[in-house]
Amino acid sequence: HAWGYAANNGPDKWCDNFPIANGPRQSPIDIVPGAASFDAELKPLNLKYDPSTCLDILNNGHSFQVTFVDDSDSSTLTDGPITGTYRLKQFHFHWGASDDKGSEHTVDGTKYPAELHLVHWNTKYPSFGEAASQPDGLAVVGVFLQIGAENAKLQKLLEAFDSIKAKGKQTTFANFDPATLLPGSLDYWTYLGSLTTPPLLESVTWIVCKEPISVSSAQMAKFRSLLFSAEGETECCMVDNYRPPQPLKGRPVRASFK
Ligand SMILES: C[C@@H](NC(=O)c1ccc(Cl)c(S(N)(=O)=O)c1)c1ccccc1O
Ligand SMILES: [Zn+2]
Repeated sequence: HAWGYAANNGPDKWCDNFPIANGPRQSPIDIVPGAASFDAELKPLNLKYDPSTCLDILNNGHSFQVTFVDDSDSSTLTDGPITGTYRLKQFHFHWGASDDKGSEHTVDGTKYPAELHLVHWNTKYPSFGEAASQPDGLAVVGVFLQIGAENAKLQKLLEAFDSIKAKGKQTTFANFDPATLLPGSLDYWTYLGSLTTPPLLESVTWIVCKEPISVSSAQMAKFRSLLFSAEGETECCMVDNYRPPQPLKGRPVRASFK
């Protein structure tokens, strides 16, 4: 049976089919701000997104994902901790069954109700797939969501959920600017890690923003109305689609801020 987040196929079982699950640079991690070292050489993030490259929104059975046209340098990440140009491929979220859990990274052990991942790939490689197998192939910007005021920028996403409720459903999704989901401050922590989902490839430079964005409890309930299951299958709510923190194994975590 395929991997998932249930007791029989969840994170504790992934090592059966993906032995790298116990590798030296796995993600997510618990970020300990007191142990992070400020690095004055880290540059500010340079995110340039073109809403016209937004393609569609889909339920992939693990999360929902907004995919972008990545055949040109229209939507890119440069600077920050990386060298070169990384293209935006997709963004997706991880969330919990209740507001007290859901993020993948934690901060001093604190879980947030959800976490946004903006996935970019290094244009020194010919494609996302190629890049995903290289140690410097991917760069993911992570943003925590915390319960507070309703976030109007999420509404357009939530309105599409009725069309992608079940696994495999996809619908067109145009002119969405992912920059509207970024927090006011782009202060970040950065470390070398992996995909947090199978195949768990150790190819990700993680860039986790210190400042969360807001989401209301009602909006979180809407996330939880999506299904892991396909049409015609027993309905299974899409919740708790997060991997817990993994061993740091001596990796340095740097901060772009004091
Ligand atoms: C669930 C989904 N995973 C990704 O697409 C994914 C890709 C790259 C990254 Cl870097 C991440 S992450 N979470 O580390 O940011 C997640 C997935 C995986 C395998 C097969 C189908 C499928 O839909
Ligand atoms: Zn993710």
